[in-house]
Amino acid sequence: MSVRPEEKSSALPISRKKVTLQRLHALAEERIPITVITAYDYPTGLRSEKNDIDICLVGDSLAQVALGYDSTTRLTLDEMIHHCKAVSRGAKTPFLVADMPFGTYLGGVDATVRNAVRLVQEGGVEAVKMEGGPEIADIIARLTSLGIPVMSHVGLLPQRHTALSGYRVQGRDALTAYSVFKSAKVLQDAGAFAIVLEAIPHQLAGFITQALRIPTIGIGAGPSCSGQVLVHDDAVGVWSGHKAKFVRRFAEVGKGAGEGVASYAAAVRSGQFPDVVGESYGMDAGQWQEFQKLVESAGMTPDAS
Ligand SMILES: Nc1nc(=O)c2c([nH]1)NC[C@@H]1CN(c3ccc(C(=O)N[C@@H](CCC(=O)O)C(=O)O)cc3)CN21
Ligand SMILES: CC(C)C(=O)C(=O)O
Repeated sequence: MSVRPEEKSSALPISRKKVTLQRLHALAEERIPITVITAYDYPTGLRSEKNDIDICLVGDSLAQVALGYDSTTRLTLDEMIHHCKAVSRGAKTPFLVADMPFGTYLGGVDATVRNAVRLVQEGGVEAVKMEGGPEIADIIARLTSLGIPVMSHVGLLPQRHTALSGYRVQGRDALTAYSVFKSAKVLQDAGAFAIVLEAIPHQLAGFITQALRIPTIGIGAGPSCSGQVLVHDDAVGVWSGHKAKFVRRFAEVGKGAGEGVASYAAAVRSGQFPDVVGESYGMDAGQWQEFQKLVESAGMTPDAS
């Protein structure tokens, strides 16, 4: 008889396997939707770790959602790295991707490589994401060849909201639809490991998904993509700014959190918090007497005035 203790594997939580590029491609192949959510801090990274997220994205939406800027174009590389560090301490199993902030991949191939290396080396991310089409294909090819995987992003490009006159659905007519499709092809051929399709007609997203070998990750691109991404604060109902059509709130955390803060303030103001028994620390009666004697003998009794 074996003297080894019986394995109690069923009693242990099933630890998820590290999500790799190979795993992502296998999911797409098997038509198992890839789950992607953004994270800007440690608790959110941990939440994606614990709740079955395949890809955790430190999106530059953090500019608006976590830092209060009016546009993602305000975010600097140093700020992005600071947040990547926090997320990477929590999200170990999901594949970790960071947006390259506006301007950090526009200064030529060498400067882009240096910036991407900082995100990997200092930020602790595994891959980078970049908004744009054929005009950045050479940069994607270079990073990919150097071992930094790139996720591309076409359709609505928030970093170009000024040039595009706002946040608008893209590819709604035949010609622009064709141009989005062509971009996606070129980016795949440049070596992108996946592609975000943002705010394009669902028919076009389905067509692109069928036509490509790499997974498509949709946001406002319908159900036919290989996966879906949402901004974390949109998904859990924290973001109180504009709600795009593609956002579904899967929780109302912001409402609950607001009510909590209001109740706390009211309880402090009314003297109802904290409770002396359950929420304060006591002192042995003898020690308290000793303390009072010490104060008296030192002549340090409180002013009566
Ligand atoms: N909270 C949040 N969620 C996001 O998805 C997000 C950000 N912030 N910040 C960065 C970008 C900006 N994004 C946006 C912002 C606005 C729309 C928007 O208003 N879309 C219109 C489309 C109107 C049309 O063309 O017909 C909409 O009503 O959905 C879409 C994406 C996506 N990203
Ligand atoms: C919503 C995703 C795709 C994004 O780019 C971001 O969070 O910035």
